[in-house]
Amino acid sequence: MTSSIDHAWTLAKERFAQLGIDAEAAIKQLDSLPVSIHCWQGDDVAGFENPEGGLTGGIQATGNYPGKARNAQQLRADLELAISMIPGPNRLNLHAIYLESDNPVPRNEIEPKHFTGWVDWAKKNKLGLDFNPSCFSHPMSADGFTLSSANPEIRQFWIEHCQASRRVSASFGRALGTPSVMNIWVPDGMKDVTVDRLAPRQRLMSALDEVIAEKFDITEHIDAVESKLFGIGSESYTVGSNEFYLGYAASRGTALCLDAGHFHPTEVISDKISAAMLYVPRLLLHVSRPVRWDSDHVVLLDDETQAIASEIVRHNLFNRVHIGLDFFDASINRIAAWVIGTRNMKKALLKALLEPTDLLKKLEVEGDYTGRLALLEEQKSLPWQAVWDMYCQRHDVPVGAQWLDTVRHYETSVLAKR
Ligand SMILES: C[C@H](O)[C@H](O)[C@@H](O)C(=O)CO
Ligand SMILES: [Mn+2]
Repeated sequence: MTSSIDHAWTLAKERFAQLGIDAEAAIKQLDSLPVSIHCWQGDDVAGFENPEGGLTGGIQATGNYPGKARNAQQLRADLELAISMIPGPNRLNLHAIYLESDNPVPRNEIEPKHFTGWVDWAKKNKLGLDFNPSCFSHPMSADGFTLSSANPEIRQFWIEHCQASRRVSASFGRALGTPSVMNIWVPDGMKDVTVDRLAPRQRLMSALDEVIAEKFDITEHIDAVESKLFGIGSESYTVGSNEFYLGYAASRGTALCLDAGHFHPTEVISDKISAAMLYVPRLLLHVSRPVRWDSDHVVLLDDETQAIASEIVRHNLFNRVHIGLDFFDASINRIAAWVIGTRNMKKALLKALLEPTDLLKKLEVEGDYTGRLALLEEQKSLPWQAVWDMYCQRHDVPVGAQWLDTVRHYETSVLAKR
């Protein structure tokens, strides 16, 4: 018997075919686009190094929803549940503070052996791993500076942490056969009017050069650098600004990380993709949702998420853009947060793949902006959701909001007992 999902899919396929769009090909392409799910939504960026220590570096996870993961086993179990409700390929993005060790490990001495639990788990769950040095929530970052610190001891400590992190990252790539994208974000900045804005940037530049000096094969490890506009406590000056890192990535050939929450409220990263791609080899995206500031709300299927996905698809940037997520909301069920945000990112990619881009470009070139606007608006109500449902069905993950029942059951049977 044909189910309503099969029936809707057949009709949707026909409808898209009338516009010259191959819905089957769109699904196939979506299957080649992994989304890197960030581990830190699961425990409010606490990590396992010093979970009771405060979150510093100008970022905040607000909310007090019960049941957060307290150790690697819990975090992995939560992630497994989330991933079972997200269709298609995924990766896991780890921060260095999620290491596993019986004894305290100084951050500048982390090694691949501290992450074998994650690598084994990633293998079992067919996930690639990405990585991040953690240059925050540590006594050596207490005065607000890390790689750009004027104190040579502090600077050296963070250089060594980032160097050690690259070795961990490359070990992930080797073990899993897919390059680990390692993103460097440092919180360095000043709360108030800053007199010497140059010297910290000079120090950051040469520290980063030391960090990336060791060569790794691109099949194992990719460096990325992430800019920011401001943080809590560094409102007036951020050493690693957009201009700083755009120049750094372009001149050193690293990837540039664009975080949707790291710009002025009226700026959007969707508009930066095509510009930055002319100068840098690769982009890493931290898809997030800033609400008035870098609040890291869960990603919605909103205009900006759609615009980001459309930029990747319209310019065929599949091999040069790495899609990662970066939100941490502690006010709602954390597993639901992963599921909602990741499914939305994938829905946006699917919608972009179902767009009659050639036709739209033709209208644009011909100056038919009326036709362009009319088609762009009409396509919003095309039956993409029937294609999404089929995609979920084929991946054996819940269609529609049924996944919420599973999350609620897990909440009462597992999370409530933590
Ligand atoms: C955990 C942080 O969100 C992350 O490392 C960084 O990407 C960031 O966006 C800081 O604002
Ligand atoms: Mn980010």
